[in-house]
Amino acid sequence: MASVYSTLTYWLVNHPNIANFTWTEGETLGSTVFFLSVVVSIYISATFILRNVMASLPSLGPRILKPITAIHSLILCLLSLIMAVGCTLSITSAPTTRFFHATCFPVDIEPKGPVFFWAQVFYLSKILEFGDTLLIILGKSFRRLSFLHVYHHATVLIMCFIWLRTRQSMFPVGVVTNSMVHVLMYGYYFMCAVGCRPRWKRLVTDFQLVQFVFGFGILALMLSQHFYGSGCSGIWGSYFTAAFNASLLALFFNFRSKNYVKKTTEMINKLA
Ligand SMILES: CC(C)(COP(=O)(O)OP(=O)(O)OC[C@H]1O[C@@H](n2cnc3c(N)ncnc32)[C@H](O)[C@@H]1OP(=O)(O)O)[C@@H](O)C(=O)NCCC(=O)NCCSC(=O)CC(=O)O
Repeated sequence: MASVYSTLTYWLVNHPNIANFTWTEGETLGSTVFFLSVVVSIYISATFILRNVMASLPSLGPRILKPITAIHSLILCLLSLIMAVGCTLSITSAPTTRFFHATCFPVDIEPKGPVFFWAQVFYLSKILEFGDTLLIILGKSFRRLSFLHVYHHATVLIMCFIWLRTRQSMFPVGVVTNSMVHVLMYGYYFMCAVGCRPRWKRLVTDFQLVQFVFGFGILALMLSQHFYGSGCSGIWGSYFTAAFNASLLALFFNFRSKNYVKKTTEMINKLA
């Protein structure tokens, strides 16, 4: 057990590429406002154009689409697991780190080291998640190309960029919780793609909702340290995250009530 822990800690925290990582604006991959604007603009316009083009074309058959979808989901499921473990170990194994440090960086923190490395991987993984939208469009599953989906995929990238740029204090907890939820979510998508649809879809949605509520708990903890302590880094980044969290909470409540609560009520009414 101890050797598994030390091996993981070496490869996910202490490896020189991770331990010596520095996020430098203009040098690190994807670290400019220009890059972010181009990527988000391409995502939104390509989604809009491809959706209209595909409306008049036949969908890609399931024999081609399902294996690609399965591989894409499996990659994101495994990557999410690695990010969750890597970021957790980075938080817990740092000599100066306590839980409170993971929710409140000192105001003069340098964007260096393992926690920033995992935030960068998390940021880039959100570009890989754009593949979800492409798969939905190619399969002409337009019902699933909802406002929630496109808004989430575009805005989450902006949020991750702001996390790195402002050294937002709550991001370590954000990386861990969202990656854990995405292990479950991409596990669910993977199983759907290989033809064994799990019965625990609702659990995935509930965990997504719990992560947003939990985010507000962490925000309260951070704000108390910010206003009654010596201050926390990236307060404006935290406000952006809180606003995004609130919008997702509302959209997911709506999704939940449409997909589960109404269906359950309809079933009860049919049985009565
Ligand atoms: C249970 C959910 C995760 C998914 O709900 P859905 O209604 O979209 O699920 P569903 O049952 O229709 O999905 C199964 C279908 O998705 C296909 N599928 C498989 N892998 C996929 C992938 N990587 N991206 C998109 N679709 C994929 C399967 O082949 C299957 O198709 P077929 O049916 O043809 O067999 C839900 O909680 C949810 O998040 N809904 C919002 C929609 C969304 O876009 N969510 C993801 C981004 S938001 C997010 O990620 C928030 C967060 O950060 O936590």
